[in-house]
Amino acid sequence: MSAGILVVAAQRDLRRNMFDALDGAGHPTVHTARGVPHAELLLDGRPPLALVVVAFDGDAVDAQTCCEQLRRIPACAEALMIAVLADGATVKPSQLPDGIADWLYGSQVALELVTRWRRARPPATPVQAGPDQYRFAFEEDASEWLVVDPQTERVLETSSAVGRHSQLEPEQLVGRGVRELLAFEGIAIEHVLQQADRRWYACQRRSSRGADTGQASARRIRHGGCEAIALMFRSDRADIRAEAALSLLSRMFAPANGVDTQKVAARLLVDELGLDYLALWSAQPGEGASGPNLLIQLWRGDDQPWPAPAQQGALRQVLDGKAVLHPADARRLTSGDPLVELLGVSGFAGLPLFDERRAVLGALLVGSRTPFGDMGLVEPVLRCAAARFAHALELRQTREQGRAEGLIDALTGLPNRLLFTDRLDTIIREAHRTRETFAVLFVDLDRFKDINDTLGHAAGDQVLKTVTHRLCSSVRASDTVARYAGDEFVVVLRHIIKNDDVLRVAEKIVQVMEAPLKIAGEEAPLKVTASIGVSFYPDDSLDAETLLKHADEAMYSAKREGRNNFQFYEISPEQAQQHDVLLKTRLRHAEGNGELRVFYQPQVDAASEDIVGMEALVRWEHPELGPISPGVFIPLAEETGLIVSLGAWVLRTACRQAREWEDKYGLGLRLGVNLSAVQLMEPDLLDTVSAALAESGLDPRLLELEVTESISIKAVPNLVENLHGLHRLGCRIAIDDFGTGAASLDYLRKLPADRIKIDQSFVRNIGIDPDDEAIVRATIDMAHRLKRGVVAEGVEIEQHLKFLRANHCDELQGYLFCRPLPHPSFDRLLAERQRLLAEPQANVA
Ligand SMILES: Nc1nc2c(ncn2[C@@H]2O[C@@H]3COP(=O)(O)O[C@H]4[C@@H](O)[C@H](n5cnc6c(=O)[nH]c(N)nc65)O[C@@H]4COP(=O)(O)O[C@H]3[C@H]2O)c(=O)[nH]1
Repeated sequence: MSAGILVVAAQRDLRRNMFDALDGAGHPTVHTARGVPHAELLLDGRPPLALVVVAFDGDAVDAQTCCEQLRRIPACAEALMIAVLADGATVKPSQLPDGIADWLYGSQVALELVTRWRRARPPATPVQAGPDQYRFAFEEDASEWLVVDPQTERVLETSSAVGRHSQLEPEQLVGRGVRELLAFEGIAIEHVLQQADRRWYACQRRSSRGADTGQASARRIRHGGCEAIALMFRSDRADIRAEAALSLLSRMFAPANGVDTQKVAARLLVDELGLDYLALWSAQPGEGASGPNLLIQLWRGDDQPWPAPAQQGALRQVLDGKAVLHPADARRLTSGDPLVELLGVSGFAGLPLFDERRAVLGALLVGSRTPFGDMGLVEPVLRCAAARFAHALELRQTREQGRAEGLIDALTGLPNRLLFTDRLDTIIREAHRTRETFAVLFVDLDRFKDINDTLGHAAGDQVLKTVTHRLCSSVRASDTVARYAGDEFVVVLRHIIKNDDVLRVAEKIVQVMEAPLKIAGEEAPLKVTASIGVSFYPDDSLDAETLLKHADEAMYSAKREGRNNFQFYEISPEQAQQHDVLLKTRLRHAEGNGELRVFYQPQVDAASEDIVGMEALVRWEHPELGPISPGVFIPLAEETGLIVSLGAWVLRTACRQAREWEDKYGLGLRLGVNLSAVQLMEPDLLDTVSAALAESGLDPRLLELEVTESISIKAVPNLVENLHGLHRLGCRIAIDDFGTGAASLDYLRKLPADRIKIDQSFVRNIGIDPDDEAIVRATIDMAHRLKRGVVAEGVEIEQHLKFLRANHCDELQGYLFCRPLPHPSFDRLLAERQRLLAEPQANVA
């Protein structure tokens, strides 16, 4: 039986991360709430929770108030509480309210939350278990636990980690006074034991090896049927190392940014692990030499006449592929290796650097005058570091080879045109297989020739190097940057979900380029700008050559637009016509070939965020062209009249699936289906809709037909009659894309609509354009006056949500909640909701 967990965070992304971390750890019952009132609703009548993870994004007073309010919810009263400091939080860790068992930063959630929870939760077994089982539970944990009798202050039990650190057997620790082992700072030990409030207090752990500073916290437990106190000690050393290890690894693995990253990584390793010696060897001889090549050597000590590599036994062993690990006493264990002798180190390790095929590329040797601390931590860090050095070494060797073969640009170190074209072909093959969308950016420096002519080639080279650095730091590690020619660069942005993603990167590149650039020997800084052209795979072309050609054309149109900007490729009217003719022919067969699908996007109640409906959105997956956007093929279907049969197919499919969900979940979800103007002109529209309803058995009141606002009453003569007819069938009507057409209040009055959907172009500008905000506000207000419901489309970020909620919008739809999903995924979403609702029973069971 497991008690539930509550996650509270106002920021959706953070809430999602917290949920994913705990859910991923296999906990079946994780509730998520935006704030205390939401938590109250969720937890009403639920049994006590095991854990509350609460994110703070304000000051100390906010945190205190939030904690107090949470504790007033019966299910949270006794729960273990962990704080997450969100971006923007001004509360400091030391100001956190009482009763917080542990805390971490928002950025640590994915990696650390579950570990912290496991570490902070009281050991479950000891409550009723006998001492032996108690010890067993402790054996599994690397943390240092002491169970103490609060009356005598004597140790009853310890975890094996305490024994390891104090170099005493756990049996030898039992019966000792706790003051012999722990010395608190600034608080009397009797207070700590009395309060047992799970707070962390500064403390020293004493052992025969001296004192180790850290923190300890106390909590009440039962031991052998009696009340006892469990004290947990966290060594600063271990703690700093754990924290440092994480940040160290993330910094070591950060993308290259022009500096000698190997050296930086090596120094980080030395500093953060407290090492005295580090050497990085390449197995390949250096120029004109034989034997391994020393790439980096760091030593905290006087310069030495270093022994030759051939004499270093440990190095030879590592280059033969064998790891050497001596946490302590290395001089004895390496049987007189001259290097270890010379260094006089106690902890020593050597790790081979392997390539993907397990061939040895080099060696990493490290040493420390004191024994290595917690090997459970040091060893994985060293192994990760070795993997990182191996990767860099492999890259370096490939580059050297590439340079020798003329594939790498010597000035910038980027792939040159030849290598890039080869890579682009590989990317296209992969994208075809995985149906990925990617973008090609052609980046051309504006007036670079002037710089070369006036300031000379050395200045020009410096500009190109800086531009390389700026480009590389504007994209992700998985993207590709190459030097195409002189002042032309190409960038491939992988895994694009929407064009906006590319837009942001292109904007960023334009901006970073503008930053003033200092040239050695020149007084005034230079301003270098770039013009960028963008083409997309597969929309603009399926082959590398054409994609580059289109990006290049778009780059020229950016130059024409006055430089220092970017343009997306747009096909010419003639090409567009040819393209459309081809697509129209293919579209004719799409339905028959089973290439159409219906996706569903949830619509949620703005207050509760619970699902209230879904919009059916058609998708066309062409076997060769890949996914084609409805924005492209719906207009073609309308032009050709194919929309009539396509629309009827969507209607039938969606009604059938909605009915299935209704039977399975009984949620009364509304189904929105788009009707195009062409369908509205069809004399037998009502028959088509009635047939879809009759065939599926869907309650007509659950079907809402979405009619775009841009349809004019004049252009669709029987529009109003048709809509009335649909109403008579029992269906509802929504006006889609509201605000984009020429609708007037009068128009709206004439249409028998039940709901208005605010177009996403307005929603997107919330927080950006006050005029659009005013339109959104007025639309909601007007709709409510006319007694119509309002749905906002394209809700993407928390700010949109806040604004729409504050302005009383009824329902919301957008990526913030969910992208359109295929039938099986939507089904899983509903099943998950069902499971969460059924939880009270599960908790009680
Ligand atoms: N940027 C952004 N976009 C969001 C967000 N949330 C939803 N969307 C997208 O916005 C569109 C909403 O549908 P629509 O306005 O009816 O606009 C639809 C609709 O006019 C038309 N369409 C789609 N399916 C059908 C259909 O079965 N019949 C007809 N006649 N038209 C359809 O194609 C249009 C485009 O459809 P989709 O590409 O599926 O695009 C969908 C949806 O994927 C968000 O947070 N951010």
